Amino acid sequence: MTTSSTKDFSDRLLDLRPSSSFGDKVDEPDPIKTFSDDEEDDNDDSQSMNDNDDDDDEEDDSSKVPFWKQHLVAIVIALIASIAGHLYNQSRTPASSFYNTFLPPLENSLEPHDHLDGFRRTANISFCLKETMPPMATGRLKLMDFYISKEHFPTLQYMYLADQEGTMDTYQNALNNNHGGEWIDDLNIEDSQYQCLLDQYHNKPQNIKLKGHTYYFTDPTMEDIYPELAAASSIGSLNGGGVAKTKVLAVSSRERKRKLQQPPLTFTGFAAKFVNLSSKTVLLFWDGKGGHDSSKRLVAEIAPFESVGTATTPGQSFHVTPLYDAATALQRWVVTADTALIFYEPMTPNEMKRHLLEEENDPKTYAMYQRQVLNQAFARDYTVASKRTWLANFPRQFPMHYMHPAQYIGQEHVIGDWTLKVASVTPRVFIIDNFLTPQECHEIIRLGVDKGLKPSTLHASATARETNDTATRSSSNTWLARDTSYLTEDIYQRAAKLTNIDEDLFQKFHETSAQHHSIAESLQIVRYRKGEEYTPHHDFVSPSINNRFQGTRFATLLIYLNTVEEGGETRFPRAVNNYNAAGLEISPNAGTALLFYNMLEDGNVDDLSQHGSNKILGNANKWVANLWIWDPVIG
Ligand SMILES: O=C(O)CCC(=O)C(=O)O
Ligand SMILES: [Fe+2]
Repeated sequence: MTTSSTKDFSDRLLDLRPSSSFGDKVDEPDPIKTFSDDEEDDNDDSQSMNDNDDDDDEEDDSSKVPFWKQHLVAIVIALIASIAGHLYNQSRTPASSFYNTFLPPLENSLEPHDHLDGFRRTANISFCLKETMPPMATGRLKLMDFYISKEHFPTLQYMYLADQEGTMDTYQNALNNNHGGEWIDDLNIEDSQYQCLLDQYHNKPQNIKLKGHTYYFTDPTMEDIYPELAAASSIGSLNGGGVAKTKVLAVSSRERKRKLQQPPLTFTGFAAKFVNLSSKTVLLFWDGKGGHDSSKRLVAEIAPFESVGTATTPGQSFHVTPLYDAATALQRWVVTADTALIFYEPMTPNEMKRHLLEEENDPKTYAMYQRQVLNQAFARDYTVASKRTWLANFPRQFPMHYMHPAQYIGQEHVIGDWTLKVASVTPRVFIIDNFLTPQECHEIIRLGVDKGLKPSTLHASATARETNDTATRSSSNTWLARDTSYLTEDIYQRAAKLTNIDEDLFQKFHETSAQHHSIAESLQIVRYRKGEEYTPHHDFVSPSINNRFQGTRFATLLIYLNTVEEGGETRFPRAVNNYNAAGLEISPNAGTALLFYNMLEDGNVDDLSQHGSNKILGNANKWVANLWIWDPVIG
C-alpha cells in the first residue's frame, strides 16, 4: 500500500538518527500554554541541510571497504533525488533558469485587493431597535443585548468615526485624536447605527445605559451532533411502537439517552486571558507546580492596556509584577474556567482619568484604556448570554471568510475530488483524505529538511516576546514561503479551493509590506521525534485592542506528511462526542489533512479548538505541515 511505503521511505531517509537524546526530555504536560505558539515570520535562517541536532553517527564496522563502495547506493540515490528535486522545485534564481524553460516562472504578485474595502469593526453591532437587526444566515447565531454606560459614548463614537476612514493612518488618527475622551457634537458620522446610538445618548437620562445588540454563537447540543439518535427518540415516542421498527428505533429510550451523553472529559483545560488595565508594563507569571518562588515561570510581558492569552487548567495561580521588580507580586489570581478573563486593575476609572489626562496629559493612552474598559463591559454581557468567556476584543467584526458548516458528526462536503468529513461539530473539525499524494509528502519533507529545522518556539500574543518552552512544545520546525516551489504554490491553491476562500488572498506574506493583504502564513513544517509532543494549546492569537482588523488565526490546515503508527495523534481534548472521554483523536495518515476553525461565527475565538499532539511513542518521526489562515488579514 502507498501509505506504508511512504512510512518506510521517510523512516529510512529521514528517521535514521536515534532520537534518544530527545526521548526523555519531555516533562509532564504543562498546565499553561500560550495562545499562539509559533513564530509568524518566515525568516530565512540559513541553517545547513542537516539540522545540527546531535546526530549520533553509528559505529562503522566495515571500515575496510572503500568509502565510495560503502556509499555508492546512497550517492546514486542522493544524485537522482537531487536532480528530480531540482526539476520539480523550479526556483526563480538565475542558476536554475535551465529548468524554467519547462515551466513558467512563479507568479507572486502583491497586488492590493479589495477584501478589506468597507471593513468596519463596528459592523456587527447595532444601537437601533432589535427588530431592525438583519436575520442571520445561520441558525446558530442568536440575538443578544448588551449595555454600555453613557460614559463610553465617546469611545464608541470615535470607533464609528474611525471606521469611516479609508486608510490606516486616518483610522488611527480618528481613534487617537479623541479630544480627551470628550464627546463633541459636530462629528460627521453617517452610519445609521451610530445615528441610533446618538439618539439614545440624547434621549436617555444620564444614569440609563446605552443598549446595543449583537449576535452570539449558541453551542450545538448532543441532539444536533447526533440527529439520528435524537430522531430515533422522537419517532419512537410518536409512533408508540405501532409501526414496524427500524434498527435505530430498536434502541431503547434509556439506551438513546446514554448514547446522547458526553463522557466526562479527562481534560479540564481552558483559555485564560489577562488584561493589563494599568498604565505600567507588568510581567505575568504562572506560579508553577511547586508553589514556591523558584517554581514560578514567566508567561509574558504585558504592555499598558494590552492583553495576553494562555491555556491553563483550573486552580492554577498567576501573578503580575512590575517590569523591573519581578520579586514583588502586585496581585495574584487562582483561575477557573468561570474566571478566565482577568483584569489587573489597580486604579478606579476616576483615578485613571485623573492620572492619564491631568498628570500625564496623554489622551491617546486614555482612549486606549477606555476601549479596554468598553471591552470589559461587553465581555460580561456576552458571558451572561452565551455562557462562554469573551476572549476577543469588542467590537470585532464576524469572520468575513467562508466557514464550512459542521452540523453533525459524519456530515460530508464534496469539493472537487475531496470530501470534507465532519469529525467534530464543536470545535469544528474536518478530515480530508488524499489532500497530498505520498510523493508530494516526501517532497515537502525534503524541502523542510533542506531549509533546516530548529527547535520550535512559543509566544503569547502578537505583542509578547518569544519563549522556548520544551516541556510544552518539544518539536522542531521551519517555514516554507508560498513561492518556494511549484508544489508549495500548488498547496496554497488547493488550500484556497478547500476552504472556499479567494485564492488571491493567499499570496505570499511579506513581513515588510505595510499593505496587509495576505491571509496566509508561510507553510510550517514540523518534525516530532520519539517522546516529543505539543501539549494542548490554541492556535489563535490575541491582537492588540488598538488593531483595526483584530486579525487572528481563523483556520488551521494541518497536513500529515507521514503515517504514524504509535502515538502522535492530534488530539482535541474538549471535542464534544458520545464515545471518547479523551475528546477527538486523529492518527496521522500520510497525505490526509485536517481543517479546523479557531474562531466562532460571532467573532469570538473558539476555546474548544484547543488541541495538541500526543507524544510520539515509536521510533518513527511524525512530520506535519500547517498553514494558518487569518481573518480578516494577518497582523
Ligand atoms: O502536530 C499536530 O498534530 C498538531 C500541531 C499543532 O497543533 C500546531 O503546530 O499548532
Ligand atoms: Fe496548533
